[in-house]
Amino acid sequence: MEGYGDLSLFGEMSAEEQAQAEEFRKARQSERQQKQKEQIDKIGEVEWVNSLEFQRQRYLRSNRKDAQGDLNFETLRDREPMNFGQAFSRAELILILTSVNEYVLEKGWTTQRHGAFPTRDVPKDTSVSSMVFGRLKDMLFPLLAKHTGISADKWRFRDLFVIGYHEDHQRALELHSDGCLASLTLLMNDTGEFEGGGTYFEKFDLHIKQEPGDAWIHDAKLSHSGVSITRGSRIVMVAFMDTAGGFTGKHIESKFS
Ligand SMILES: O=C(O)CCC(=O)C(=O)O
Ligand SMILES: [Fe+2]
Repeated sequence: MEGYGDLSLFGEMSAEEQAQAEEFRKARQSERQQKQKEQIDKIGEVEWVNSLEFQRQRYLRSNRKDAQGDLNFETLRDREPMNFGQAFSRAELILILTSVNEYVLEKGWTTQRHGAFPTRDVPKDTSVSSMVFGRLKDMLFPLLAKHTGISADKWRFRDLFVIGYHEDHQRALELHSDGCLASLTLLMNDTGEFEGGGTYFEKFDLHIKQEPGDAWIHDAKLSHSGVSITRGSRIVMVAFMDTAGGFTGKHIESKFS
């Protein structure tokens, strides 16, 4: 399909199939517009623009060419991960790690929390959980709002856990995407305690090596992996964030805060 410009997007489809696909796309678009119009008629323009449904749709479509003109935010959708800055000081990281260690000594690491992609991790229901949740919520949700157009009060934690990669146990996490809207990766221990590691993003062929405490946020649907460590241990806090009523409607922060 070389030389057909945008049409090459349709891959191996025949001209007839391409026309059908285009027709289908237009029908879906007009159906969506019709539904939006009904919503606006029902609740009014201001309420519609503030609604979760509108904000989610706008964000999920914000990587599309036809959405660019409508956007007044720099979208995270389909874009390179962003460093949202330092979420925890060194002293706080030590406090959290101590609490995670206590938890692990008592209950051990879990290995089956994420079905298809088992990780060696602990849920964050430790003695510092409310500090962790409070800080992340106050810091990340307003920044997520800035980069997604979804208001801060609509965000929830779907999950939050700590992964312990270790040279003798789990060294890496294979390529996957996360089942939420946005994900946090935050290195907790010193970079001198391991070799290798970091997070790899396939789309950009980008290998990020975090500094302890920095909150790295990425579009959850980007394919990424935990790069293998070759020595020591790498301890990472991961949070899966989504809107209230997102894909499953489930969220967890009420258990902890
Ligand atoms: O180890 C990392 O940097 C990535 C972890 C991750 O992607 C996950 O737990 O879903
Ligand atoms: Fe992930």
